[in-house]
Amino acid sequence: MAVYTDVGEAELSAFLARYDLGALLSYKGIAEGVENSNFLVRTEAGTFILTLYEKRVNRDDLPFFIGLMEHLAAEGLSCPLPVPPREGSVLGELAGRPGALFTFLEGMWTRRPNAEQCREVGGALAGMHKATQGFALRRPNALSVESWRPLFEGCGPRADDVEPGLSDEILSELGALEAAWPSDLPTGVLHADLFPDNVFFLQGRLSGLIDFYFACNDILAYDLAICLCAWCFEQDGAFNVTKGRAMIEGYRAVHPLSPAELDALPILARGAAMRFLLTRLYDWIHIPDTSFVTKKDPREYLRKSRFHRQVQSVADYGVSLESASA
Ligand SMILES: Nc1ncnc2c1ncn2[C@@H]1O[C@H](COP(=O)(O)OP(=O)(O)OP(=O)(O)O)[C@@H](O)[C@H]1O
Ligand SMILES: N[C@@H](CCO)C(=O)O
Repeated sequence: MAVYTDVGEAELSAFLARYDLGALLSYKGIAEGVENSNFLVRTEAGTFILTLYEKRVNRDDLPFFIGLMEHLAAEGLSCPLPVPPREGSVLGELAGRPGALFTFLEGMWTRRPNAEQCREVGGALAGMHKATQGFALRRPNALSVESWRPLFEGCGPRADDVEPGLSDEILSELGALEAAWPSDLPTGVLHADLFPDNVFFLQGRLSGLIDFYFACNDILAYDLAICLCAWCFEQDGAFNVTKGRAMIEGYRAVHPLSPAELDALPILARGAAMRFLLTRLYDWIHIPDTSFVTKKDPREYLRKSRFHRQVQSVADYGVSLESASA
């Protein structure tokens, strides 16, 4: 569960006194999530989410994340909106942590997405890419290609405990990715972690996106590659081409993908698989088994990395290059 910081009723009431939201009625910690502490807070004015930023989030990045959510909401995208206090910054301090209050988003995430949901996610991702074209703040991707080797080195010698031969396999793939990583594709603001647990659906339709705390500037099509990894594989590890096609078509219905971007999807997907393999491996090795955080299995992303390595072209994801130039 992710409630790292305890919050007492008196200090929460004092925090809420900065807002025009009436009295505190109830609050409880939210078990889901890994990075930050989240609380469901009910006041006389309604239901809100209180997020306290834990140590893996850099305080200097908070204006980017909060500004991004404000920008997206102003552009009509459904995402949590920071609630402004009567005066001062939306960023406050509670229990020794920076924190902010957000509007509550109705909906639930889906554990077994279908092709139609993949299409909607593709469209929502493209909508975010379009909506952020006028967003002025910048945050370089701290988890892009040049960071993967140091991240792997930070895992130390224990990768082979996860799977024999894993170190050599990662080193070989890192070399290939560093040599082939594209440098001339369109860039913009990425969500960079648009997994199923960060997308809400209500009555079968996508109702909003949450968790913008990996958002950054990078190659736009890399964000789509992350989503292909996170949404289009079945429980048995097989890639579902119908879901891949739906997601890419959903994206292209809202925002164009050039032939060069489509052509690069296989290498970008290999990079996406490597990024999540490495962050999961790092946590697998460094977070003690006694911690209450549920560690995610790095081998899931090793299997996805192997799949993307044997992909011949974007046609293996369900779309053709010809359709891009048509
Ligand atoms: N604005 C919101 N409206 C409704 N529920 C929310 C909202 N923000 C967060 N939640 C709930 O809190 C949970 C954790 O939020 P979030 O994914 O942002 O946390 P995190 O610790 O940053 O997670 P992660 O490990 O995915 O990075 C979500 O799964 C959701 O149930
Ligand atoms: N989505 C990430 C967790 C961090 O948000 C993963 O599944 O590894």
